[in-house]
Amino acid sequence: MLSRGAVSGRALRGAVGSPPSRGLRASPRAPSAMPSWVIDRYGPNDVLRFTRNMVFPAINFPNEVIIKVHAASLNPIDLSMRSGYGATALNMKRDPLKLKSMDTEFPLTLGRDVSGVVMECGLNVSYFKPGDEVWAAIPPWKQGTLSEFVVASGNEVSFKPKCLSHTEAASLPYVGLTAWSAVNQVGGLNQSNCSGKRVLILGASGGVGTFAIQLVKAWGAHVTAVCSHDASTLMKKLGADDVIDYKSGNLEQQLKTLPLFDFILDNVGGSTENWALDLLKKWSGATYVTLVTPFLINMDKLGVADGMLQTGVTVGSKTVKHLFKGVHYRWAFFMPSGPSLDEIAELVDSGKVLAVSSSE
Ligand SMILES: NC(=O)C1=CN([C@@H]2O[C@H](COP(=O)(O)OP(=O)(O)OC[C@H]3O[C@@H](n4cnc5c(N)ncnc54)[C@H](OP(=O)(O)O)[C@@H]3O)[C@@H](O)[C@H]2O)C=CC1
Repeated sequence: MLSRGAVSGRALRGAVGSPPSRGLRASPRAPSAMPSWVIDRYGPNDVLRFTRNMVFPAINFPNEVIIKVHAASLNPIDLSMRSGYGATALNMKRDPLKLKSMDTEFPLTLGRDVSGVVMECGLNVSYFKPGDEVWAAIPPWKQGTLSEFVVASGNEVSFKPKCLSHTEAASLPYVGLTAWSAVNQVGGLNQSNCSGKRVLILGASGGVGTFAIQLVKAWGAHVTAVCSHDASTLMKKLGADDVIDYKSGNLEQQLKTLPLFDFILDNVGGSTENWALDLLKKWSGATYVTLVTPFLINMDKLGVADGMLQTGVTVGSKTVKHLFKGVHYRWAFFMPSGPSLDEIAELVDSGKVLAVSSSE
């Protein structure tokens, strides 16, 4: 197997900006249409439509692969996108090079997670070959995975963990990469600096939270998980040291009885950030990271330029305000990344991260 660092692997997989003509490869086996769940307008569940005639995805860039979808999954973002969340920003990114004469994003396929098998590779892809079992989280500005086939950049794809079925594997990439982005890339925690750190996870029983607990436990942290009572057994099973029921009284007061934290991951948002930063150790590099941000909502409401300006002002002023109080305040976002999925696959195959089923 080629290493990701090899020129034929990682370097060529980075060629997102290359002209499309370099990567086109006709597939002798590709059908012209495929089954998909699509939406033709934003709205409630009944906008979902099943079709057998969705256009088969094409390789437009030399570093892209076509994946035959064996399993896909849904996240809260799919429900939000179905209702129009992020349409302004995501549509702008959907066709930045104006490759297609698209008047509209519809029919739009939702679904970010995929576990499946590589069917076709662009000319510059040598890290994967047809037949490889892979998993990925496709960014929201691309057509999604509720289809028989999906196209992804090689940089977004990784070999599926061997110990998981396709169905289990499809539950992890989007939440895993979101947690990875928040904890590691934005929050700065990693295997070498996390041991003994006190980590608080708000909204710990959801997709992102259940992954984040396992990730920081694998790196040696002490984890306090906040969730409702019925999830407490699961939290303990995943490694949480303390479990706090947010429905059993004033959460802020309950958490104030505990020692201060080095890191807080907020999956809940709202008024939580008005008091949660007071739970951090001061002047010690302690960090609060929230995943609940108004970034896309600002653009939907105000347009791209004013939305970005508003976002910059909001995050900038909050960051500075909290810096003066001795703590770091950050926003985090899902980031598609094959290399990060490689690291997650290792954690899964070594038994340190489990796929959580709905029956648990
Ligand atoms: N910025 C980004 O790029 C991304 C942001 N997100 C955001 O992160 C958040 C988490 O995502 P995800 O894990 O997939 O969502 P889920 O819906 O799977 O999980 C949310 C969890 O939060 C719990 N919860 C709700 N209210 C509270 C509360 N007051 N205190 C503690 N826990 C609470 C719920 O538990 P219960 O049902 O027991 O109340 C639920 O298990 C969402 O808001 C999502 O929009 C997610 C992905 C990417």
